[in-house]
Amino acid sequence: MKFFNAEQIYAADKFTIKKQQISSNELMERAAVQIFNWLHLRMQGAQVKIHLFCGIGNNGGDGMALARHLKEHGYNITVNVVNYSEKRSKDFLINLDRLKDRKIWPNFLERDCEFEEIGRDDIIVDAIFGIGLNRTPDSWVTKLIQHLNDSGAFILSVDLPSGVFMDKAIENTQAVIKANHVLSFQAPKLIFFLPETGIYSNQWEVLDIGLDPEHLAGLETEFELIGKNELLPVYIPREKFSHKGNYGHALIIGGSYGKIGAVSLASKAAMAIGSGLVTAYVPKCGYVPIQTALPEVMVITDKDENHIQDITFDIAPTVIGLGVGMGVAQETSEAFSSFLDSVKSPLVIDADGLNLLSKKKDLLKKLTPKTILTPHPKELKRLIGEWKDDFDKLKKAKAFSKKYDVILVLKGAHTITVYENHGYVNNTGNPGMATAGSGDVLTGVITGLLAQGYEPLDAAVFGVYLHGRAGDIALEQTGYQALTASKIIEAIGLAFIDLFKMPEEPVPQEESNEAQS
Ligand SMILES: NC(=O)C1=CN([C@@H]2O[C@H](COP(=O)(O)OP(=O)(O)OC[C@H]3O[C@@H](n4cnc5c(N)ncnc54)[C@H](O)[C@@H]3O)[C@@H](O)[C@H]2O)[C@@H](O)CC1
Ligand SMILES: [K+]
Repeated sequence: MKFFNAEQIYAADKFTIKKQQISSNELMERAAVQIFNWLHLRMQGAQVKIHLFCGIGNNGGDGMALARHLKEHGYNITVNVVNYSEKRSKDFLINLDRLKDRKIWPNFLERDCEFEEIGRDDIIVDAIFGIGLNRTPDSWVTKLIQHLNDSGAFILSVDLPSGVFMDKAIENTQAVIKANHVLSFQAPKLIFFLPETGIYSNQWEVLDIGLDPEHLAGLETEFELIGKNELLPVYIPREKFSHKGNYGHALIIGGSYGKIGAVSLASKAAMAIGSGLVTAYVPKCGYVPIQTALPEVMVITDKDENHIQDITFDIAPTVIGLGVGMGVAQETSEAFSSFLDSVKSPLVIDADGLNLLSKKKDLLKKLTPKTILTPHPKELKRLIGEWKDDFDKLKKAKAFSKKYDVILVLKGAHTITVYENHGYVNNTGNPGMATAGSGDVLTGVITGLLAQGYEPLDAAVFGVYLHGRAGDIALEQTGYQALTASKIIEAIGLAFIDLFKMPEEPVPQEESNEAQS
């Protein structure tokens, strides 16, 4: 699913209006009816107090139209116009008149006015700013936003939480609505997935307002949200007459005294994801543990007992995953550097492999084209330097990817895989996966997919998805705290099976057209 920017949404809006021969106000009405249906289905006429706060643009217009439908269905509402500018939009004014026609008189809020009392059990509809926000709200609007946030009431935001920009960082965190739920028109927004802005949208949902699907499908976007629809075409099915040689040979290089488990986890994950053969390359101290723990995995040992000093082997792996538990000893660094001089196979580099690259940036030029790097935020900082905010981070990551021709997997709550100018946002996984070894499993998963012939970018994006999905499936048995890396590996098979499950039938929504009747 694509993430559109504000200009693309406005243009899609215009295109739809022309093609469907409707007025912009009819489109607004659709949006408002969708929100009304959402609320009505859940509230069933309950007399909970609903406070609507509407700006003077089209986001506010949505709120005014919603107010009319709520009133017509007997809800207990108050309507507040947040009068932050004289430039009222045409459709806002139409809906203001329609409210007045029905004898509903909004309160006009201005600088220095008193704000109404809001109870903890009330509901707030936030329609102050939408995608049109282009500067930080004035101090009195900031005060109002604080008042709403402090009320403890449930906040439903229209399109996005007021105060969040579509394409840049928040300047004053006091001037942002903390939404309990966001109803986003047509498509989710990238800001829901970035840590600094995502915290303002506790939950979000998309409402289809019927923007022209063909037009939307033809739009180029920098970022997209990854789900089954994007991945099913990428999936490589198993052929009936295939053998293990068809599914590649993954070599996992890493480990040091006390950190052999990292290689065990990555190797086991590479096996579980379907690699035909897996070999682990470890210092001698890793031989017995891996041979004992993983009968399916072959082991090659370094000349040194405790850490890697010389990465040479006489096998021809299809792909190499390097760095987990490896340490950053001087000898290891030198071995890594000479290994990179001759390596030709696709590479996945994680953990200490990344730290070694950060220490000696020249090594980046030696990487195989489209090497996959899987940094967590600290490793990323060492690689690309400090960033000002999430948007700056993505910009820097893109530039880095282009400069070195690498795929960057930016690990986090919503991992984003960046290649050149594009970002692929993951939507699987859970906080239980913030646990030792879960990154090692991801390295094994991506390496194992590459071994089977997936293109590097597909392997990274698909690997991140399956890893997260396996974590979600494992969570059902373990809960957050007891979710361990090994449990993620055990659930990889179910994550694959889940890929082919049909979506559940939607619950029939008889009310869906009621407001229009
Ligand atoms: N295609 C769509 O997605 C549709 C969008 N609609 C709604 O329209 C919204 C966008 O409406 P608008 O473009 O009118 O913008 P907004 O309603 O977000 O903002 C209103 C206007 O306020 C001004 N402004 C921006 N920042 C300000 C600040 N800090 N202080 C004072 N004034 C400021 C701007 O001129 C802006 O146009 C969407 O978020 C959505 O809610 C719906 O009506 C239906 C169709
Ligand atoms: K809003």
